[in-house]
Amino acid sequence: MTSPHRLGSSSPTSHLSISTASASSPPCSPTWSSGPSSFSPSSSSSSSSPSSTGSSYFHRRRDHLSGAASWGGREWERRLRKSATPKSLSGHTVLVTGAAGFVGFHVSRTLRQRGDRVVGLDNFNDYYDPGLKRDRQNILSRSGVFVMEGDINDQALLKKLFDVVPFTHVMHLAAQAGVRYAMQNPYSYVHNNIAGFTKLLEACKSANPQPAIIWASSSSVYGLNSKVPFSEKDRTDRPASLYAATKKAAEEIARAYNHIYGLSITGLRFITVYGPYGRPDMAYFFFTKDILNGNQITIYEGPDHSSVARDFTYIDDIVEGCLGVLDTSKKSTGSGGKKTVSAQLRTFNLGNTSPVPVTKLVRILEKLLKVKANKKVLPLPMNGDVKFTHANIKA
Ligand SMILES: O=C(O)[C@H]1O[C@H](OP(=O)(O)OP(=O)(O)OC[C@H]2O[C@@H](n3ccc(=O)[nH]c3=O)[C@H](O)[C@@H]2O)[C@H](O)[C@@H](O)[C@@H]1O
Repeated sequence: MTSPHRLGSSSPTSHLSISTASASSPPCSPTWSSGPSSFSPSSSSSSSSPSSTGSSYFHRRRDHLSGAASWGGREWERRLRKSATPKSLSGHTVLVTGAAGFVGFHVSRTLRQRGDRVVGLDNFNDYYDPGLKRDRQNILSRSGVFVMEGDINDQALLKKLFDVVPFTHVMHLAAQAGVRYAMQNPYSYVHNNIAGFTKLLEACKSANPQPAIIWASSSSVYGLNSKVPFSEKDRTDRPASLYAATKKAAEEIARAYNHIYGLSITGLRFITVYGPYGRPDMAYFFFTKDILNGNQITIYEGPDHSSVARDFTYIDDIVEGCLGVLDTSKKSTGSGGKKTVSAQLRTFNLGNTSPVPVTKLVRILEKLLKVKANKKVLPLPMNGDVKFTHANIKA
């Protein structure tokens, strides 16, 4: 692809697209910390801590904590059926979880544009400003995609969805993202990335037809490995963060469901995805905000002042990878909760293969913003960050 927005040596112009608004949408207003160079999850989640008990570690959702159902009823079912109604008999019928999230939004929009039938599901939690998620939902709605409010942990909702719509594929992109936030709110990672994923697989295994599943793992599963570039065959048993551990656990859970129930499953190891409508918790996003506001930013460095680098991957490339994988997915082989023959099981890296030092990212931002950043250099936190990522995508 020849997007002008790419970062890294494969980029023709080596600059970032940092816009979060487009002509078709009002500008979003992400939540930023009042302090320098960081991101703070908004409102209720900021009260979360490792010592949280009860439900306080779940992000707030508009209806879920009050117990009121936010789905169901005739109008809901009408919109669901309409969103899944074929424009033509070809194409796929796809449930996209996390459809109001960064990657889910772009994947849903592209699927719909090319004629697939898409239904979105998102819990609209406030890990970052839900207003940005509503903006994405509104844009999808205008293109004919219904993004319903609901949670992958809601088993009754999942059962109902698969009863009403014969999904051919599930694109599972709902997750608790963010590497460093796992120190503050570990339970959210277990709740979403392990428990929620298992509930989704349970629903898929019982559905008739069983859908093929494509889901978002992470490059963080390579953890403390020093071999580069990362190959899908490399070991993934040394996670450096709880986030990575939950993604690794989910990969093994997927393997078990594939083996036992004949679910066709493909896991995608995304690498630091950036682009329009991106996540406000990511460094490129809050660095931009802090530089513009004159706040200090913190740049991490490795031992002996070595650079920390990421294989920053542009969203269009991720979307292309997701759709390619969807189109080559084979059908699940189970029925009535039992498998007949072995089903497809795949794992792919989705990266740019061209790592960029964070110091260079900051230089690019300074050039584009025409503002000198107020920088503080600190040692890379030993609480989960890794020094570099670099994908091998030859598989
Ligand atoms: O590739 C992945 O697996 C992961 O990529 C990102 O995680 P990360 O690469 O840590 O992305 P950022 O938080 O945007 O950090 C980018 C780089 O900036 C550095 N950084 C971050 C924050 C900061 O204040 N200073 C700083 O130098 C980090 O060490 C990192 O090298 C996503 O946030 C994860 O959800 C995803 O799974």
